[in-house]
Amino acid sequence: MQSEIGPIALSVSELNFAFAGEAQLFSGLEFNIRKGEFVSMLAASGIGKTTLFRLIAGLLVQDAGTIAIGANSEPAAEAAKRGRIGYMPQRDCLMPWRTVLDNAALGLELRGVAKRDAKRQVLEHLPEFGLAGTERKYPHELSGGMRQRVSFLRALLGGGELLLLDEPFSALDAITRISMQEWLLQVCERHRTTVLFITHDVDEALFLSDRVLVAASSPISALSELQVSLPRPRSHKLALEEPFIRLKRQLLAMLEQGESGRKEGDVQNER
Ligand SMILES: Nc1ncnc2c1ncn2[C@@H]1O[C@H](COP(=O)(O)OP(=O)(O)OP(=O)(O)O)[C@@H](O)[C@H]1O
Repeated sequence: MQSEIGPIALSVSELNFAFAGEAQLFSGLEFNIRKGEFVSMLAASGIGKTTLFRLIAGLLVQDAGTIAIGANSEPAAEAAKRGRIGYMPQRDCLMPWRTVLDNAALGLELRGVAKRDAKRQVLEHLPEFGLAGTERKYPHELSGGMRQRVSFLRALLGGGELLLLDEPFSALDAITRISMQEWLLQVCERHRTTVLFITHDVDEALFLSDRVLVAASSPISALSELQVSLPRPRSHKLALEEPFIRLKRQLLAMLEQGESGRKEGDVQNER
C-alpha cells in the first residue's frame, strides 16, 4: 500500500475540543493522512480516540481548528454529509430489523443511490466479503465476524475516500481476529482504501499499518509516530520475525513514555 501513498486524504490542524464542563481532550492537535495509507492510532483508554473519530465524521463539532478532507480541503462535516467518509463504530450497530442486504445498502442509500442500485452493488460485493447467500438473513443469525464484515461493507460502500474503523475486531476471538485482519488487508489493498484505525493491540497495529500514531499526553496535542516499513503483502508469520519484533520494542517504548508523561500530567493537575 505504501507505493500508493499520494496526496492528503485527511488534514487535522490546531484542533481543540472539550465536552461541555469537562477537561480538554485535544489542544492544538495536528496530523495528516495521505491517500492510500493505512494508519493506526494507539493510546490509553478514555484519552479521546472515539471522540476524534466522531469529530472527523461530523458527529461532533470542534471548538477550534480545522478537519479537512482530500486535496480540496473540504471541511470534514461537509465531506461526511456527501458520503466521502465511512465510519465503522466500535459496536457493529447493524439494525436488527433489517436484513444483511438492507443493512449493507444503507450507506449507499444515505449517499442518495437509488435503493435498487444500492442492493445490486451490495449483492456484487457479498462473495468478496465472505457473505454469499446471507442477503436475506438478519443480524442475530450471523456470527460476530460476519456481523463485522456486514458493518465494514456498509462503511466501505458508504464512504469512498476515508474509512474510520474504531476497534472493529476487539470483540472477536483470536483466530477469527487474525483471519479478519488478513482479510481486511486484502480488501483495503484491492480497493486502495485510506484507513484510520483505532486499536489497543500493538501486534494488530504493526501488522496492518503503514504508520502507527501514539497519543503521548492528555490533552492530546501531539502524536508520536512510527513508520512500519514491513513488506506487503503481509502474513501473520511476519510477527515472529526480527524486523517486526524490533518495531514492537520501539512501539512499546513509545507507549511507556506516553504513560509516564500522562502520570506526570495527572500529578501536576492534582497540585
Ligand atoms: N458525550 C459525552 N459527554 C461527556 N463526556 C464524554 C462523552 N463521550 C465521551 N466522553 C468522555 O470523553 C473522554 C474520551 O472518550 P472516548 O470514548 O473518546 O475515549 P477513547 O480513547 O475512545 O476510549 P476507549 O479506548 O476506552 O474506547 C472519556 O473521559 C469519556 O468519558
